[in-house]
Amino acid sequence: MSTNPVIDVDELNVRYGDFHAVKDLSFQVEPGELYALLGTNGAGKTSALEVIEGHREAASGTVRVFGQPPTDRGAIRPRTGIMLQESGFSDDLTVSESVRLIGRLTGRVDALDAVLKTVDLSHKTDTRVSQLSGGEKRRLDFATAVYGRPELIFLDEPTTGLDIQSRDALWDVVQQLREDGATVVLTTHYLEEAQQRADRIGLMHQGTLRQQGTVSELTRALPASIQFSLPPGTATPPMHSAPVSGNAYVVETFDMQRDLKQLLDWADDHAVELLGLSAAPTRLDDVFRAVGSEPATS
Ligand SMILES: Nc1ncnc2c1ncn2[C@@H]1O[C@H](COP(=O)(O)OP(=O)(O)OP(=O)(O)O)[C@@H](O)[C@H]1O
Repeated sequence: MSTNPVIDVDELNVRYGDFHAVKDLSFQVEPGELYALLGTNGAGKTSALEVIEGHREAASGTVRVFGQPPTDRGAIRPRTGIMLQESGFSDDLTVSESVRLIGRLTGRVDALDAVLKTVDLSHKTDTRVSQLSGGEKRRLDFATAVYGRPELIFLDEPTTGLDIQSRDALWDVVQQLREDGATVVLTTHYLEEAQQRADRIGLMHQGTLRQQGTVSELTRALPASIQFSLPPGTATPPMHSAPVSGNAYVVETFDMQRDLKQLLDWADDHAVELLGLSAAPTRLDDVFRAVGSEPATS
């Protein structure tokens, strides 16, 4: 860990009355990193992010953003773009007025036309927010988060409700900002996006951080799988495999190369056709399911 993380969270606790929503959460986000804070519903991600974004007070713990307390909005806001889960735009403002307003509030400047073009809203510049579709509102939200090319960008479920072209366009913009050194904090329930994009992932469940690491560090503890079906009447292969239904089999493995070779050699030797053969690495979904079924900590 560097001595100058962009975000430094130490023993953060968030409470709503008697309810303890975030429990002793500690993590750091390094410069230029894309850190995905993932978790089950109600895990405490939004609560933690609200403190880090300066929107909520912690019950206890220390949070620093660019070395400053998040409540020091004057120092942090010009350097930070935030795409919230739900936009807080005024329905009466037009698209261009909404982006300009965020620019004024945060002190960031940018070429408005160019930013609207990247999110494909050039043709909606003078349209009121109330007349935008759900996906267009999300794209406007994203435009305000990246306006002024901030050094730190929070993306809270950024692609929810977006079609595939808009998702690809959004990730292209994020990629360009990252190439310029931007740091990104992502929350999403689309695990394949996190698996593909994140440098590191923190997995929260019931208020605590249960696992943290790169995708390969998180998936290492769970087996990958080989799946196939056998023609009726074929003998069972000489390896630990569980029939899932009828003649369909799943082999769970921590050594894909060895087990796949053994299976293919056996099939060759016995002239057996392995129907629908597929070999799949461990997915983040599997880690997520395992964490989501863990019991609560006190
Ligand atoms: N204002 C509030 N008052 C009381 N409880 C709250 C409040 N906001 C959130 N909570 C509770 O705190 C817990 C954490 O909520 P939070 O929104 O931080 O979770 P999350 O990880 O973002 O969930 P999701 O993935 O469902 O958006 C939940 O049990 C939620 O019901």
